[in-house]
Amino acid sequence: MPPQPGHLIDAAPITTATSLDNLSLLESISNNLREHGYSVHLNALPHLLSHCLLNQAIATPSKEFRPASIGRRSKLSLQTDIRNDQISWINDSTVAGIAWIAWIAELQSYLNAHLFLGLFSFESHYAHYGPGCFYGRHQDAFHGDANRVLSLIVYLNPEWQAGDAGELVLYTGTSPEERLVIHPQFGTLVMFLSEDIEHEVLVTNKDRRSIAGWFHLNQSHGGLIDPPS
Ligand SMILES: O=C(O)CCC(=O)C(=O)O
Ligand SMILES: [Fe+2]
Repeated sequence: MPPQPGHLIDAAPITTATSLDNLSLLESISNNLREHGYSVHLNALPHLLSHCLLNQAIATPSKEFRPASIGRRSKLSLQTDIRNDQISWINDSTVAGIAWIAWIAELQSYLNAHLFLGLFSFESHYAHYGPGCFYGRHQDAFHGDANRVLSLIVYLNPEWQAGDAGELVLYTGTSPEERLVIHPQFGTLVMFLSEDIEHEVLVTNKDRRSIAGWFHLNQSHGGLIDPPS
């Protein structure tokens, strides 16, 4: 049964970042993560970069998109009752990919210098949720797993309307009422601690494009080199 919209409450700090320069944006993300464990900024990405990524997401042939699975490594499985989006991993083989990875590197080094999270590597994919698609309530990492530390999502949907649905819901507290509803609007950046914040993507009525990514710790040990995807 796909998640239903229900009664949603807008709450908590969301920053409209148009007036922030890049350094102020990094500072604001870092402070939000330290104080709340999550951070949401509208218009966070440089406009040119968002456009470049959207064009690349659209230009990527559909055969390079795969149904998304859940779980990790040998435990990966397709479960379309939990999620039914399509994904394509991002690498440095395109100009958009190179620009994206460079932007992320700056973010990573700022957060490592200010939050001491020990972020070591990053992986990300384009995601496409067609009409009717969703991703049920989940966590991106589990306590003790210590693989994914920080989750990041950027939306690539110009002119998203409220009726288009497809909101991201972050469960920010212990009660179900404590939740933050985020419209997948072009340029919005969402980050949260992967082990701490449960979240879900409500059924979308329209094609919904985004990038989802995760910072990892260095998990190399016993001759096994990190990061495997
Ligand atoms: O697209 C979103 O809003 C969230 C996606 C997500 O939770 C995930 O890919 O793990
Ligand atoms: Fe997630």
